Amino acid sequence: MTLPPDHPPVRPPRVAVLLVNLGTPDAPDPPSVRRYLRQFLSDRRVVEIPPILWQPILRGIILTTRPKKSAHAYAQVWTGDGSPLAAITRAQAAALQGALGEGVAVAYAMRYGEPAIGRAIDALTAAGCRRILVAPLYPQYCAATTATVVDAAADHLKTLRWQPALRFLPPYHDDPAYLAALKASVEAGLATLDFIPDVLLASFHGMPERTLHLGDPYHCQCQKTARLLSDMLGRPVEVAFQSRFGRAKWLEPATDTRLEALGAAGKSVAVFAPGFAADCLETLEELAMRGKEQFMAAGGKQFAYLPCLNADAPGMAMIEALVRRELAGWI
Ligand SMILES: C=CC1=C(C)c2cc3[nH]c(cc4nc(cc5[nH]c(cc1n2)c(C)c5CCC(=O)O)C(CCC(=O)O)=C4C)c(C)c3C=C
Ligand SMILES: [Fe+2]
Ligand SMILES: [Fe+2]
Repeated sequence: MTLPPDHPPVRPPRVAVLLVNLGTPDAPDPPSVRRYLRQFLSDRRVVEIPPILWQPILRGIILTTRPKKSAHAYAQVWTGDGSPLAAITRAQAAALQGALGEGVAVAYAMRYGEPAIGRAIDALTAAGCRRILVAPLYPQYCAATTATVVDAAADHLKTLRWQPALRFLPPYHDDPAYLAALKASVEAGLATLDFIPDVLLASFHGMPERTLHLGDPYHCQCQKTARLLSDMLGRPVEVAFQSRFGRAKWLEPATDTRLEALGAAGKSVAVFAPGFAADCLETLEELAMRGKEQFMAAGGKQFAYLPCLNADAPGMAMIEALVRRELAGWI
């Protein structure tokens, strides 16, 4: 049956994209950091120790000592727009909205802290969106990151009578759009330097080593990203894992250990963090500030930190391409 010529266009149910990143404190002060860490480190996918053992350690030791130290670190990278992770994620959502146009609503959420995933889903459904593509901005799949986003969205759906349809952006560690964005971004970063680094070091967030033996593909996906990127750049890319936490053995080599060794060997280095969609505490403070200090103190020649994809053109072209592909059939 065809509609009469004067019939208004029948629009498909409104479609939305929800960009999700890890989350960050509301302010660089110990109470805000404590609130954020309590939620983050209570997630059983992040710390896989039975709660009966872990919660007393978390509440009795970690949350009484770490917030002060971390708040000091956050204060060093805080911007006029708030935490860099929040400001950049907001900018990514605004840029994606501009690229996709009116037909698709774009929002962002944080897995820990605000805006929470459940609240963002509610806001989108209230605006009439019945189809939502949830896009965890983690190129490499990890149960501690990607899977917890899916958990949170699914937990929220359990509370709804009228559920929207959800899709999830798959990990994109070997996607040509991601590799092309990394190549463009690294080459642009290197072009701004007044030296050619001896070593190009890709620093990924670390994980306990046992997660690799339990079958988490994270380690392998990090290695694959670096290998494919190295082929495209035509030069070696070294891999290291940063941000060790706790006493268990974490993935190796550790970024800080490698930086010290490279410094002691008198090398020059350019460090970048391909696993982070946005610059944040772990890149700006841990790599660009502390990493540089360690490297130079050990005797290193020259150090550069190359920014993440952020809301710059190569990264936004990648996000748009990945999202458009997943929206096929919806728009
Ligand atoms: C057991 C502890 C942790 C695991 C496992 C972990 C995995 C993991 N984290 C990211 C990305 C980010 N982590 C960030 C901060 C951060 N991470 C941990 C601990 C674990 N992360 C802590 C305690 C913190 C807070 C800061 C601190 O106190 O040191 C951030 C930055 C957030 C920000 O506000 O800027 C990101 C991003 C990944 C990708 C990952 C596993 C692959
Ligand atoms: Fe982390
Ligand atoms: Fe850190």
